[in-house]
Amino acid sequence: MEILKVEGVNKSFGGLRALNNVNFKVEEGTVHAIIGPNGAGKSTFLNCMIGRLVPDTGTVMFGDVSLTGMKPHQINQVGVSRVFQTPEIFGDLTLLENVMIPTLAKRDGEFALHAFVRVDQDTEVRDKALHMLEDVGLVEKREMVANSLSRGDKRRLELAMCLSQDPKLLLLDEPTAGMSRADTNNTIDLLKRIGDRGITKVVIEHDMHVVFSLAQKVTVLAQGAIIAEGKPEDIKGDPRVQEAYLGGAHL
Ligand SMILES: Nc1ncnc2c1ncn2[C@@H]1O[C@H](COP(=O)(O)OP(=O)(O)OP(=O)(O)O)[C@@H](O)[C@H]1O
Repeated sequence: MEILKVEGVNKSFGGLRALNNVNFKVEEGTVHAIIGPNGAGKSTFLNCMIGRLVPDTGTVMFGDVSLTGMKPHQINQVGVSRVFQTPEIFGDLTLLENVMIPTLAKRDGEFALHAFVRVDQDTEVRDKALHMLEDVGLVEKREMVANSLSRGDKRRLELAMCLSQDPKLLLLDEPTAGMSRADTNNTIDLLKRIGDRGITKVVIEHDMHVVFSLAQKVTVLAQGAIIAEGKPEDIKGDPRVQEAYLGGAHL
């Protein structure tokens, strides 16, 4: 069953057509990667799915819900979370506080956040936040201030914040960018574990090791259009993809 269905999406910036009639479907429970050369339109496409940009034409459906024209926080509330290239965390707060904020927002709605000063007493929220930190391997660091974390740990923290909202669909923009190989492999394992819980994932990724380790399906964007789509092993050998991606070099 499809969890996400994008039809006929176009997006231009002045005279530049960044997305050209994009049609895209994601099957529930799968990991679907989007790859393509620099400037292909990947971030523009992601931003159209999360409400940061509004497509000029076309529709984005999440199950029966139309995301087209919805604000980012509304999209988040219907079950779509995203992890950015630059983690969006509260740098001056502890890791535990960082995860308690979205946990509380998920349980009580955004307007409950003014009561955050009393949330320390809320064992349900605290326990869930601790559980999420444990999931991403950061529970030992729960009292540290988020700004003091390494880049890889900041991204794991953001992932814990997303997971605390029980998303059905997780959109990840280059989840391993800037990480060491060891950190990348840890992140791959972590994302596989999340997959076991049935959370569907769309991953924009440059690192082919990550794509081929995680994805069941790959969509290739070039110059704003989809030029190929299929299983990783088919995409790997597709001459159109090799030509567009890395200028003919082998994937
Ligand atoms: N806000 C904007 N205003 C004008 N042009 C933009 C804007 N955002 C993106 N573009 C242009 O749209 C095209 C697609 O950019 P986009 O960032 O979506 O590509 P990308 O595939 O994510 O690239 P990268 O892999 O380098 O991040 C590029 O030519 C880019 O310069």
